[in-house]
Amino acid sequence: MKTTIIAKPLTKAAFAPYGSVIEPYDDQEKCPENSWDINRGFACRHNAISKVTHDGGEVGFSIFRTKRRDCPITLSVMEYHPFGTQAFFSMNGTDYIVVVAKAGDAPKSADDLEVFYAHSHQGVQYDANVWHHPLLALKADCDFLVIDRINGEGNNCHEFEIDDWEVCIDISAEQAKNQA
Ligand SMILES: NC(=O)N[C@@H](O)C(=O)O
Ligand code: NI
Repeated sequence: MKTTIIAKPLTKAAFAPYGSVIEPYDDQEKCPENSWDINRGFACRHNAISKVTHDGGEVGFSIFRTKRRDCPITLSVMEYHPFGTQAFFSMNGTDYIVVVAKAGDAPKSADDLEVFYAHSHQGVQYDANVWHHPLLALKADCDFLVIDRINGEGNNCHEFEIDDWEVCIDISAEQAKNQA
């Protein structure tokens, strides 16, 4: 039975159970402890939007040269990384889709998934152990800057196949915002 999931706006509050959204502090969050002028006033540092965690190994920058996904997007696998966070940033202006499920037991059905629409200026960081689908870049092949644990011991990528789940992702509402 096909399940349609409507992609939600990616906000820090909505994504908090899964990790963090990497974008500047908004007016409510912006306060002297969080952000201050630097570079003789030519920049404002929005400090510590998120933090990287890793168990063993090191933290490194990688680039995922990613092929676009054509709609309708079909989901194939969910995965999690037990030994650290994983952050993604679109390097050339491509929006992307984030599919997540709470850390813990593998998702049992599409009802356990949440789908967010990430505009190209938004980065995401998954907390360790959070289930997520591999990158889903929209409209164009895209390079993503990835910050995560590298050169560590143990298997840091556990997968769970969902290629037979008939999930349809509806991104129309969020894409309409790009046209507005
Ligand atoms: N497997 C791998 O390195 N990529 C995934 O972790 C992903 O989240 O894209
Ligand atoms: Ni991952």
